[in-house]
Amino acid sequence: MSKIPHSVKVPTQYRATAKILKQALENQKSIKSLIFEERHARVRTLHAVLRHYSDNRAAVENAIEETGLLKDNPNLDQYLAKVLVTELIFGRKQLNGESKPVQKVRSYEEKLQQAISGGGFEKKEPNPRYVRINTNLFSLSEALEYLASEEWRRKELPADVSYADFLAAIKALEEDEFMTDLHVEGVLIFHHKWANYWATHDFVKEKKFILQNKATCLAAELLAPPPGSTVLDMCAAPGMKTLHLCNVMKNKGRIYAVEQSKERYHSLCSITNDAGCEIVTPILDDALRMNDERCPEVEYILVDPSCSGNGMQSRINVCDEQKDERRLFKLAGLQVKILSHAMRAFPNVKRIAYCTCSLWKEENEKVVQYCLQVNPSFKLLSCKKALRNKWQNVGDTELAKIGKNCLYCLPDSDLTDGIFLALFEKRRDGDED
Ligand SMILES: C[S@@+](CC[C@H](N)C(=O)[O-])C[C@H]1O[C@@H](n2cnc3c(N)ncnc32)[C@H](O)[C@@H]1O
Repeated sequence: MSKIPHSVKVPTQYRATAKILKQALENQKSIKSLIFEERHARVRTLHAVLRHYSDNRAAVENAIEETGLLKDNPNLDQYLAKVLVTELIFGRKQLNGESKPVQKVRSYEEKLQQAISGGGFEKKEPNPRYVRINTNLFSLSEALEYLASEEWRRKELPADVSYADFLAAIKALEEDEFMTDLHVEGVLIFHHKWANYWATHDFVKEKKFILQNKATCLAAELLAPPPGSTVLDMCAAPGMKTLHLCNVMKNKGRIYAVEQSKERYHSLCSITNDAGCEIVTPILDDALRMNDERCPEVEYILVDPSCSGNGMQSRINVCDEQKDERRLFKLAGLQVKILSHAMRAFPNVKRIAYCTCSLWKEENEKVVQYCLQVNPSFKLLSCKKALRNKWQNVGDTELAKIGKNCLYCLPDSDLTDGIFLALFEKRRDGDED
């Protein structure tokens, strides 16, 4: 009896990725939880393809449409096609195996490339890898010495470099080079190719180096509590900014770090402990229950509340994010409560930094505007001035006196995560704006 050859199967990796994409698009499920639930495929490669798709979605969709790949091949599953085109053009630039869908997409490679360059699409390069030195355990000079011994080349810029030239230098970083940041001491900048290298580096495991996006470091940088001062971090877990505050204060003074979620409180305790913080008092409670009795003599406050988080670059978006007005309204209500509480409950407070990883005005400028209206004893300081004017993106300037003083970090222009920041100062008697 002659055997009928079985058709060659599509590799599990591609099938699993296409399944996740389908579920995310059709059922509006989160990519993060779908990846977490995946049992059969290698998560890292699956994640990489979905990230490439998220970064280059318009180009992939356009190329599939322009070349007629799906129209001419009605049996080709549309989600598998998206995955294969992404991998072939923006990912590893090759496809595994000889299954029919793989062969088909391969045969369109030239047309797909033409459609992408003809449409003016360019591959979106990921933002650089930021690595912060934890000065509790490792000094800047020790870190620079270590990098030199590993043959990393330091790219140095003139002291008076403009912000535009600084960003251009980051974009032009060679793979064996690194730079130090223009705004935040102890932040090192590497080519994005090294993201995984640093994620698994021993010094990161030992907490000498902290993987922290530069944007999130601006909160402690702008609040700038001096060594020896007393600080309240109202929404502290997992503790990245608590640790940075501790570094800014040279591990001298006191930081009350409050977190209401039990699970996240444990992460806060272990991160600050492993990272050598000697001045942090973690508190498991609601920040709204803190006052001058529980946290005496507080002078500086960081308010980094829960938010929609749409500025985070680690998020993979496979469709346009819909604005969820009800959720934003709820979040803004909680943000106003916490920020207003910070302004009212601590008689010795001098400065407050407010930040979110949201790019929605409702959680940002609007919260700031409302809190200033009901707490007139505070005024805004200009974040841009605090960064020696070496910054570009501010808030909505239509909100007079508010927008221009707030600061945005935007992924495409600042090469960081998307973050909003505002800095308040308690007025002294007779203080004008
Ligand atoms: C954006 S995260 C903070 C990130 C943190 N600052 C860091 O840099 O690692 C917000 C945190 O605030 C906590 N949180 C929200 N509302 C709170 C409240 N009323 N009291 C205490 N913690 C709160 C959340 O559980 C969450 O862990």
